[in-house]
Amino acid sequence: MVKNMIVIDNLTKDYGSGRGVFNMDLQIKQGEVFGLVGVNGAGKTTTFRMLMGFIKANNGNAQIDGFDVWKNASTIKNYVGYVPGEIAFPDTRSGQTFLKLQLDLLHQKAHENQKVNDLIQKLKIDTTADIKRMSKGMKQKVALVCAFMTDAKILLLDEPTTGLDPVMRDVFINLVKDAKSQQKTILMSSHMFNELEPTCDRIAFLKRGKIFDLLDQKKMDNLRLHQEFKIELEDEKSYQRLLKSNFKVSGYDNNKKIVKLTIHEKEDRNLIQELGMVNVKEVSIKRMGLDDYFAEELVTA
Ligand SMILES: Nc1ncnc2c1ncn2[C@@H]1O[C@H](COP(=O)(O)OP(=O)(O)OP(=O)(O)O)[C@@H](O)[C@H]1O
Repeated sequence: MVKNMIVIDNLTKDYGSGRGVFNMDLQIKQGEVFGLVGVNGAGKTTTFRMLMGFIKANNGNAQIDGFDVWKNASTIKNYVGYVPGEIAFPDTRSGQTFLKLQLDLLHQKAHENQKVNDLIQKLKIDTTADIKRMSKGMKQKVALVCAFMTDAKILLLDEPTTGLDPVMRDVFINLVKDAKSQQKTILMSSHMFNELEPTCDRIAFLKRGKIFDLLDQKKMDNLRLHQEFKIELEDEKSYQRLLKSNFKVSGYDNNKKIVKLTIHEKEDRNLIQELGMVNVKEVSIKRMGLDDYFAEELVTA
């Protein structure tokens, strides 16, 4: 049986006025990539900070690979790769010096240097630059190297792609996939659905400090099998017929005679048949994604 690497049990940090994290329960298995989403202030960073042992929970507890995150905080830090939500580097001269310092601190073996160099190349970092003067994206890249360069079994990544350009986001996605193939366990938060979708096995939606919705593998697969058809009809009769059909109507526009239908792959044939019975002006098709799934929750959060 695959073991749980991260176990969160009734974890609570109450900052008052409904702010913080409340009664969080979660188990993340070895080799799993787990995503945390939520609007600003939902409690993502607070969760990471408790898991890193930076802040003490008011209630409940959490274990990483069997170690209590508060009582064994120093042990955990040695083998968890962590990217903080807000990066503040110490005043070292260059990125290179900083990364070397990190390697020394972690007592990493010589071969790890090769890994660091690979990461530096992949992420296109100029390590000679003064770390304090690096752009936001560059600092983020250095933080990613720190998290991914070690043999850490667990990666805690709090908004890891903040400030990265789209090309670098793709590089990041590949780093996560590589880490997963090495059986690393990853918990990451993000506002970017396009990086969660290809990487995460499960995703939790955090709302006012509570897990409001959990998208498991089955739901994720099901979502991927759905498409939204936006169909513009020629006449009122066709419009009314489609609107009253048995397909799931996800939107409509009376004036423009547009009907949006969310269709499972296996309904495609039936829809094509139905479209043969009405006068269609234009059809566009969009694959359903996490942004569609969470759209309503994001608006009402
Ligand atoms: N030290 C603190 N003292 C008081 N309130 C705090 C403290 N830290 C966080 N909070 C509050 O707790 C809530 C959760 O904050 P948190 O930083 O965890 O949110 P987040 O989901 O990471 O948000 P973002 O997406 O903006 O990074 C917010 O309302 C925040 O203002």
